[in-house]
Amino acid sequence: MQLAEIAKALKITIKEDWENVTVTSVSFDTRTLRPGALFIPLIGEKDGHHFVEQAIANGAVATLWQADHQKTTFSFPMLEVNNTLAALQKLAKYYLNKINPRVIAVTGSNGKTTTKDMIAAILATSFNVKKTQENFNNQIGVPMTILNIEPNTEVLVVEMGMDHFGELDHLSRLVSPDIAVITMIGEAHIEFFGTRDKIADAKMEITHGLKEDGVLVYNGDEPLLRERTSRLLQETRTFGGAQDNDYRAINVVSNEKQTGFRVTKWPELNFTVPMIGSYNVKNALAALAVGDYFQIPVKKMAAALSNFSVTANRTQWIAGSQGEMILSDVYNSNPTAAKLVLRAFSQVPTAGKRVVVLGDMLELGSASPQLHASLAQAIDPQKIAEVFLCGTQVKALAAKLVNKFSNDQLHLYDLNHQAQLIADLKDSLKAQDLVMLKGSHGIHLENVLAALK
Ligand SMILES: CC(=O)N[C@H]1[C@@H](OP(=O)(O)OP(=O)(O)OC[C@H]2O[C@@H](n3ccc(=O)[nH]c3=O)[C@H](O)[C@@H]2O)O[C@H](CO)[C@@H](O)[C@@H]1O[C@H](C)C(=O)N[C@@H](C)C(=O)N[C@H](CCC(=O)N[C@@H](CCC[C@@H](N)C(=O)O)C(=O)O)C(=O)O
Ligand SMILES: Nc1ncnc2c1ncn2[C@@H]1O[C@H](COP(=O)(O)OP(=O)(O)OP(=O)(O)O)[C@@H](O)[C@H]1O
Ligand SMILES: C[C@@H](N)C(=O)N[C@H](C)C(=O)O
Repeated sequence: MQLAEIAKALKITIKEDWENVTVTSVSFDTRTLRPGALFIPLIGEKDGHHFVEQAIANGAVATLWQADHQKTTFSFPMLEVNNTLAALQKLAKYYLNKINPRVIAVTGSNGKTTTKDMIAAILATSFNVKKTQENFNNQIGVPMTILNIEPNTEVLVVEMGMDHFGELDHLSRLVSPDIAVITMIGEAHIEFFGTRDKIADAKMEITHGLKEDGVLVYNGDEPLLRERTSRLLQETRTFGGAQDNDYRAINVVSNEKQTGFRVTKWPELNFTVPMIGSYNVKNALAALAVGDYFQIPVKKMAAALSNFSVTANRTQWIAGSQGEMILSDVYNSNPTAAKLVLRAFSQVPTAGKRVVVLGDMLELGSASPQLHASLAQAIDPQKIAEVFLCGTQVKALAAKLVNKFSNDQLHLYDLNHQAQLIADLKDSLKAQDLVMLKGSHGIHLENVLAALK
């Protein structure tokens, strides 16, 4: 795209001799910037404006500049805007309207990334599909996802995260989805909401930009969603285990490698997903509902689900260096997700022992001690041989486990003793053992995973 077009999109004027400068990508970070980029200095803990010269040195051909920052005389194109983040989002909106793909927006307390990957796998059987990469799901990540799609993209599957009211409203109006998906309502980020009711209110914001002829696909087993969708103007389709769902799973069977199920809409067909956990069946049902809306043949959908690959560190089996198998679920954590994956992990057959490593679950507010303690109900000493806890909030869980596990089975480490946790964990693990890792992003259990691989 040329700067003349970018200026038009941003409704600003630029010098005539900049107009034909061609931009081949957009970047907010000099550490990942590619030559030919438009640099967008964002303001976080540091101010991105301090990195403009570095951006140009790394090959950027132009930069935005926020008007409230002191002017600097640079000899390269600088496009002045009122707010660089707002400009990033405005540019993304312009580009999305220009490419004009069908848009599926996915949110929910848990399952966003997995469901996004499943939907993309199903739709890729028939369309040129682009999807959110990694976890780029917020006010910065969504516009960056949009600006990275190719001109021939037919369908965009975009993940939307939030932890405050108003964020999904903004993102939904930015992308104007054809289909909105709400996977479930848990307790993620409840610190900023207080109740699951309010989390459900915030999640429903994803319908604020939904096209009039659009569809909301949601978890019909969640009463908080059912009661909020009755007033929706758009069509709805439900998925879940209860009988009144449009897409209902039955005969769910999970083993250590995959989960099988049937769907009442297609009783003759067996479906599988290459992941453990009954919750992934619900993610698959949401994806099937979207594929069915696009009239993808059901056998094509089943094949796509059976060998799709999920973004790393979501219920992912990885071989350990001592012959153990690691179930990595380290990207993030919250109570509903942690209990579900603990229960799934406890059912996985093994000739060795099962070990769990649990990090703090952050952003749970005043309910944090009770929510951490509640994980004890999913940790059965008959199934789990050893427990390693990392953080401060997990102390409430440790207090519940002390009368179920002996001192050499239950270990507690604070955040700056992860090295000791790794050493003790390595001492304990033997070939054929299974070890599960789960904790909030901020606990960085990926460091433990890296040490075990
Ligand atoms: C603000 C920012 O861009 N931060 C990114 C930056 O982190 P860093 O700590 O370096 O930023 P600073 O604020 O210190 O620097 C300011 C800017 O200067 C740039 N810069 C800095 C140093 C340098 O050498 N060169 C530079 O150009 C810098 O890039 C800043 O722009 O860099 C990190 C590494 O690249 C980025 O990870 C960081 O990006 C932030 C975290 C971000 O939001 N990135 C999005 C693309 C994104 O989607 N990240 C997701 C995580 C999203 C998330 O947390 N989702 C939540 C739900 C949504 C919450 C909602 N409240 C919201 O955040 O909107 C979830 O629960 O899933 C990801 O990568 O996982
Ligand atoms: N439908 C679901 N219900 C409950 N828990 C789920 C569900 N799907 C996934 N999980 C759990 O949540 C973890 C994260 O899955 P995923 O990354 O798909 O969710 P997410 O919503 O993108 O998470 P985050 O917001 O933390 O990025 C999984 O590894 C699993 O433990
Ligand atoms: C970034 C924020 N929304 C988030 O995901 N926080 C989790 C709990 C974390 O960073 O650990």
